[in-house]
Amino acid sequence: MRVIGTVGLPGSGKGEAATVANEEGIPVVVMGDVIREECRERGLDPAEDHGRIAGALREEEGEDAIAKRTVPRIREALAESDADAVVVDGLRSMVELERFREAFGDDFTLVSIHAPFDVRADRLADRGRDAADESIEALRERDERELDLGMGEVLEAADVEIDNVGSLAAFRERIRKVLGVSEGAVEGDR
Ligand SMILES: Nc1ncnc2c1ncn2[C@@H]1O[C@H](COP(=O)(O)OP(=O)(O)OP(=O)(O)O)[C@@H](O)[C@H]1O
Repeated sequence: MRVIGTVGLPGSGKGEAATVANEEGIPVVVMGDVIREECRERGLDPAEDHGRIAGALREEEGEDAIAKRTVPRIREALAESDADAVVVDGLRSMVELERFREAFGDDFTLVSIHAPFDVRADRLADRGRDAADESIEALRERDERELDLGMGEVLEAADVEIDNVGSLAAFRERIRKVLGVSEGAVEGDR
């Protein structure tokens, strides 16, 4: 059994890594879904209240609130799936990393995804999912918010580092290797 956490600044390629996992039949647990569910339970709109509820959960239940609520979701995903692995998208702070290391021990692998600011800005502009994707200023603010939450330290604590500066095909192949589903997967490449 393997639990593979991904961490990366906005536009680095986490969503793309999750897509590769899904294509390979590996379930993906998105930490943000915990917050979206909590919004719905409180009768709030996830699109509007996501940030506020994430903060409220941490205040009410501790800095590791979201990780704690994610752990059972990971176990469920593993139990329901034929795959022997699960990807967890959305780590942001060291306390969250500690919670996962505590829950899964050596079965937990942290993968950090890196790309320079300008590369991420260009890719997000191409993605164009929402207005924030088009704005350099919005990306700067998102970066700052993530780093304020402690993401810098988490990026440095990774077991595997991926530089996503080449082609999409090369990145996707690198992800398949980390997931252990690449035809050319090398034992110990983690
Ligand atoms: N190597 C690459 N070459 C070209 N495009 C890429 C590459 N890697 C990722 N992309 C594209 O860049 C965009 C941003 O990547 P992705 O959505 O995976 O980022 P993310 O880390 O999930 O960001 P966010 O946290 O904002 O959701 C996507 O449209 C993705 O397809």
